[in-house]
Amino acid sequence: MANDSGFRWRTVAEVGLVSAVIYFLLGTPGLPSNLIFSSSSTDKTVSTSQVKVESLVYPEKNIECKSHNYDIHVLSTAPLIIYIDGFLSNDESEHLIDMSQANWQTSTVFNSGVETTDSTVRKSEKALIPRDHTVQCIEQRALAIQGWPRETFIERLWTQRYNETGHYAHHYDWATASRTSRRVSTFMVYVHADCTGGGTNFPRVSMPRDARWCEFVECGGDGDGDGGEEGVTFKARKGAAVFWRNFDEEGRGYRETIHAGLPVTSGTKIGLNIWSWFQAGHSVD
Ligand SMILES: O=C(O)CCC(=O)C(=O)O
Ligand SMILES: [Fe+2]
Repeated sequence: MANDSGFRWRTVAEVGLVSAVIYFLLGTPGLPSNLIFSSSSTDKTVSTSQVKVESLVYPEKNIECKSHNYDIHVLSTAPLIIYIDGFLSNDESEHLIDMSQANWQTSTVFNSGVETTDSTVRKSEKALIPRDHTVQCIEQRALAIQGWPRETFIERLWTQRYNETGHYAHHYDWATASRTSRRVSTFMVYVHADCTGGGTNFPRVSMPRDARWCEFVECGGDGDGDGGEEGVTFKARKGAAVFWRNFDEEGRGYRETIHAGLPVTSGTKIGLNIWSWFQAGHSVD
């Protein structure tokens, strides 16, 4: 009897130990497992790998940037979603377009960790932006708006060009996330918007009630976007940005942040991605 009971207790202890190891490996409790190891997103995010860490940047210390005004409109507080009108000046937008010209390459998606092109998911070209003074001031602005969060860094900036029929199907901006590293926020900036279509759609976010929002979001007759799409569609408006947080304070991904770049029906749209990455314990200098 005593032996039987000792054996049971050992088993319980072993199960407990194994569970503790699994708990540790999986990271934050409550974080859906597909947010931890999944590669379901179509965006390039490589866990906590060295490649990722090396791609993080921080504007030069004591950088002097011209003061710049923009208008903030909060659409939602949980998740935090903000429309920032005038995030970029005209000169900054033109500069980003000039710098992109020589660098356009076909945009890729990640499928089970493999980089590939798939125009049914993402049809556009992207360009890596060199980090000159203007660009570092834009990075600085993106950090300042967020309140210079600790252990949080900007990823290298990319522009993205959509010609007619260009689009980006619904997706999240993260592929992996853990307690110690994740893509905490996104700025989707409209650098050039000489187009029809091309808004950014959030099907799980409710339309704001106030008609003044119709300057920034598509207002269809049925109150749910542009008449065809679910949820909210932000207008592509030159210089403006949509900012949102991808995770709550506990590191749980917000399901409301699923979004798409709707097809451009005429003309060209150029966007700028500014992603912020939380990397616990990391410092740039
Ligand atoms: O172009 C857009 O409106 C959205 C782009 C986007 O979601 C992305 O590049 O991750
Ligand atoms: Fe996105």
